[in-house]
Amino acid sequence: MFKNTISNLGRIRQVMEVLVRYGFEDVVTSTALRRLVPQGRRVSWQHAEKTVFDTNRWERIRLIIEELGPTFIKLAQALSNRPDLLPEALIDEFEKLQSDVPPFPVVMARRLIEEELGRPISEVFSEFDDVTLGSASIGQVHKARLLTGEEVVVKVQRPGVQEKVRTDLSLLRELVRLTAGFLRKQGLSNPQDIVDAFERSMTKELDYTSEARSMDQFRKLYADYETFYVPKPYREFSTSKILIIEFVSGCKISNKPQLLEWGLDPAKVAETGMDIYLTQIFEFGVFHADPHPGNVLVRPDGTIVLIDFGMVGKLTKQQKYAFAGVFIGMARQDARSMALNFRRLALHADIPDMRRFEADLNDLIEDFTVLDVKEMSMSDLADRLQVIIYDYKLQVPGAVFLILRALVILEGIGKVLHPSFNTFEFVRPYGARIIAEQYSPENLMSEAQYTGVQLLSLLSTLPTDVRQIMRKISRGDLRVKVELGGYQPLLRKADQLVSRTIIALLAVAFLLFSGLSLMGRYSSEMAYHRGIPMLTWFSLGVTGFLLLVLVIMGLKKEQRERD
Ligand SMILES: Nc1ncnc2c1ncn2[C@@H]1O[C@H](COP(=O)(O)OP(=O)(O)OP(=O)(O)O)[C@@H](O)[C@H]1O
Repeated sequence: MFKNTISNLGRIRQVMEVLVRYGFEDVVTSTALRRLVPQGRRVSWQHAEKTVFDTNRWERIRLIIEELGPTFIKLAQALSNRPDLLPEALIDEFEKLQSDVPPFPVVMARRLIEEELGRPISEVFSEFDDVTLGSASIGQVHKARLLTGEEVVVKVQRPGVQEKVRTDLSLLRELVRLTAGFLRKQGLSNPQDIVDAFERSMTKELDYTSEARSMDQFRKLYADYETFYVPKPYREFSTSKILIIEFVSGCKISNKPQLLEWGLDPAKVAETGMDIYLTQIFEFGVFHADPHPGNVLVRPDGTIVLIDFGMVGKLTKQQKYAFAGVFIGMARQDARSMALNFRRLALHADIPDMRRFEADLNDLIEDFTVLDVKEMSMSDLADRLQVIIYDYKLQVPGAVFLILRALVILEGIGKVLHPSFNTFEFVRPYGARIIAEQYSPENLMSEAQYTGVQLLSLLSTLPTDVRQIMRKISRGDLRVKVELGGYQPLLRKADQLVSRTIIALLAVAFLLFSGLSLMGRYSSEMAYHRGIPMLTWFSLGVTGFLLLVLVIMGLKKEQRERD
């Protein structure tokens, strides 16, 4: 750790100077950073140069980030999707951060491509356009043609960007370590986790082979869709630093005059775009996380094309159901269902006052139900939901914010194409379909299988655990820690839990017995015609009864929790 501080010392001091210059000397004086102030110099060494800003605290934080460069800008942009961590005013500032960066010289791009391909450009491309199609903090894009004739784009990383980001990430870790106490006071209890998550997403973005894999995944998922296309990545020519992709010609989805010129109905294009997005979220649970108009193209035949798969979000099946449940709860004006689904969605849901939580959700529902569908706006709803998530410190998966942001961007595009475009009209049927899917026989069956496997593993470890506890008791080694205060409800809960576990174990045992007896029966050809034996019927009946008891106990528990 200390070694890291020394190796980053120059840059850390640079950061400290920037902090002081923008009026944040308290971050230096009240943290371990003060130990790094050069001997004989007071922390306010920059006061003479300190620019007096008329700007507020949040704006000055943005200016600091801009001055610190690309890694910090990327971090701030990623955090601008996390209203559960940062106040709204700071997020508004972070959204202003520009990612437009001038291109780097084409000779460097050519050199890197040749190094990565291991051969001259002319051995792979018949044409290579030196003018870039676009450039950002990580890389830039050139148009080219393969020797085989296909038109392609070549994404090339900025030379040294991987090393630069790695150094900045280590610096960031150091800064977070040195200012941990200060950050905690600002309400950020887990800054290292944030850096970890950021590092994971940056590592993916910096590896173009991961982007190529995402493109192939989407190409497979949408192979049968005629209205949606994902360009093909040429993986044989791609590495972590260069990515060759099929060139697609089309216009930005927001270019209404061009769509009209091609004879396309803009409202229909908006509808198709939204449908494609909602299938990603609610059907496949994997979605393109950055649908700004530059990344959504339309071909003259109306096909929607997505480019730039550097950031892809994912929801597990359970998260998908819970997310849909929040929307459906709202549509049905059922605050309780909304609250329960929020709790399912949160990673560490510790909502001390469920009644107040429900009341807040109810306020939101009431505010929205007085509106006509046409007046409802996704961005208003996203704002309200984000405030609730922030207030209750619900740690919902990052993908949820990416979805809300994507829906807001898509709504913006939809309104450009068709003024009365309404996101809710599209979301509702998807939500309803997902709820139906959740309770489909196949899903219930797979849930039951999952529970069965868990119970079996519990059964397999239980005897060992019990034996260990018994051994400890006989040796007089068993220590029980009891904390006084409010233990009665806990004991009651534990008692109920033990009863439910025993019933579940019995149900599994009877079910296994039924299965085994049937297997034995059907393995003999002669016995096949004798039908199902009485004993199997009996054990199936007992299993059914035990399951019924479990369901009733579960319902009662839910009822108790609601009350
Ligand atoms: N397959 C493609 N066909 C045609 N043009 C493309 C293709 N891929 C990229 N482009 C062009 O290159 C530009 C930059 O591409 P891309 O968005 O993938 O790069 P990026 O470095 O991730 O940029 P940003 O982060 O700004 O979105 C696009 O806006 C588009 O104009």
